[in-house]
Amino acid sequence: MKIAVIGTGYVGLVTGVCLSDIGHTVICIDVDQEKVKRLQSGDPIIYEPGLEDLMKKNIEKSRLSFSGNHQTGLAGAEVVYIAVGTPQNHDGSANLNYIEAAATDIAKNITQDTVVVTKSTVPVGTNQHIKEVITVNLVHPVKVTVVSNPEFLREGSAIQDTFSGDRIVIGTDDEQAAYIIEEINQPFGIPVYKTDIASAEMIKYASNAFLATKISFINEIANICEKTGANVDAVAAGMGLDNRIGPKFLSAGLGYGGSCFPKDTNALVQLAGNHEHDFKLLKSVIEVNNNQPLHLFQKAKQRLGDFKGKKIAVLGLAFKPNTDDMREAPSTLLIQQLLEEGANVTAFDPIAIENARRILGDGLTYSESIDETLQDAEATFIVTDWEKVKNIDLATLEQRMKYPIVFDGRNCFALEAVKTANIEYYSMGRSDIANREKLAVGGSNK
Ligand SMILES: NC(=O)C1=CN([C@@H]2O[C@H](COP(=O)(O)OP(=O)(O)OC[C@H]3O[C@@H](n4cnc5c(N)ncnc54)[C@H](O)[C@@H]3O)[C@@H](O)[C@H]2O)C=CC1
Ligand SMILES: O=C(O)[C@H]1O[C@H](OP(=O)(O)OP(=O)(O)OC[C@H]2O[C@@H](n3ccc(=O)[nH]c3=O)[C@H](O)[C@@H]2O)[C@H](O)[C@@H](O)[C@@H]1O
Repeated sequence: MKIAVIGTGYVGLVTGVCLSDIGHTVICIDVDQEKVKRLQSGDPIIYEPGLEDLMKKNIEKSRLSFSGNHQTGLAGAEVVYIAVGTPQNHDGSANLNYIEAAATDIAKNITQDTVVVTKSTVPVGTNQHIKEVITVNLVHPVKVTVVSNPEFLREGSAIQDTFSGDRIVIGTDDEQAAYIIEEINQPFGIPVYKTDIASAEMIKYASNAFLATKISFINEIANICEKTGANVDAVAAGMGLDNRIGPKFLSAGLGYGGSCFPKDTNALVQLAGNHEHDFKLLKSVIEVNNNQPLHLFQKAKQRLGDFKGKKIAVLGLAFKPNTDDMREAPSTLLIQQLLEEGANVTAFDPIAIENARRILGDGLTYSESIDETLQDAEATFIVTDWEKVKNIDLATLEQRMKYPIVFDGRNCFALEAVKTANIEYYSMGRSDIANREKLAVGGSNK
């Protein structure tokens, strides 16, 4: 099948690469000409495990190409995927400007009957709107069918998720179009769920909102555990044994970040509001999430008194491990707060520094070395649970830091291990481990 993909971000690029790998001829189009040049040279730009090799393999086999021109890119395409961004407007609603532009680009350049597949996350009703925009702007008298095919991949495991996802949702009112999209995806061997367009659009938002709810729920339980002496990790493990609940998405921590949960939860609240429904539950989920990084910050402030002039180490910048994506990363809020209170921040991340610098600027020191970051620090915040961070030898914290106080926002270490180490340790939803009898109380700390 000859396929064009509009937008080469995380979703468009991964979709294009994987569809080419299962044998389709794919051309990925982007308006960013610089990006297109780099993609043509085999540089995936984003960090995603396995992506670069798969991309190069399919470019070499002439199944995958890139274009900065819609006319060239859309010529002869039987199926066109839309994978452009749907960022957040000021009021929280989804910004559909890129979607409308892509729809117009399609209308002006297709010369044969086309199935248009929306991968981007869009509010209910958008596919209908896409169809209208295309119909109004069509240059050639061809038939266009729209299909909602929401994407469920996660950053950091996008390739794996595409090849072995739980389901492929196909929303359309056209049986033939549904059949074409099912056939395209057939080599993945993933169960297909067919439904109407509006329900497919809602499945995406409802899924992200539900996962976000699980995270905020366990974070609230963690906050109560801290007050009552229970251990949230034990609580989550015990809850997860119930098949109806399941063990996933019950890791307490600094809350969810990333390019999707924050914007999609806000968009769903807005969508509900547009239909006179006050989505109180989801509003609370968002509120709990916004407070979570500050909860750890307050704990640290209470312990240290103030941050003025203190070297504070931050381990992890990306919103989660295995990605360089800094969008809505909890590290941002925490670091901004630390800087505001006069801390000298040094932050470690193995791959997100370039993106972090664009958001956080040069008011802090960036490092790709954990040892360097910890050196002489008066407190350490663990923000992203990179394997490298989880594998830190606890003795290093004592050896490198001026005074080894750790505020672990991702519960990276077992309390039993911490008890045997000479560190003072505060985590999420678990008992504090002061170990002070083992430690000489540090000069600048209370
Ligand atoms: N990032 C993720 O993990 C996931 C994202 N999604 C959804 O997929 C959509 C895309 O997300 P990302 O890939 O993260 O976006 P992104 O922002 O990384 O990439 C979008 C790309 O589209 C290009 N673009 C914009 N307008 C264009 C046009 N008219 N023609 C050609 N190219 C155009 C931009 O230059 C950019 O390269 C969003 O709706 C998002 O909510 C869904 C599941 C996972
Ligand atoms: O729509 C999207 O963009 C995607 O959003 C999420 O994927 P992603 O944001 O890449 O990452 P997740 O692994 O879901 O993690 C999101 C955030 O939640 C946090 N999280 C996750 C799980 C958990 O138990 N606790 C927790 O705090 C992570 O640290 C991270 O900040 C969904 O998992 C994907 O299915 C969806 O396609």
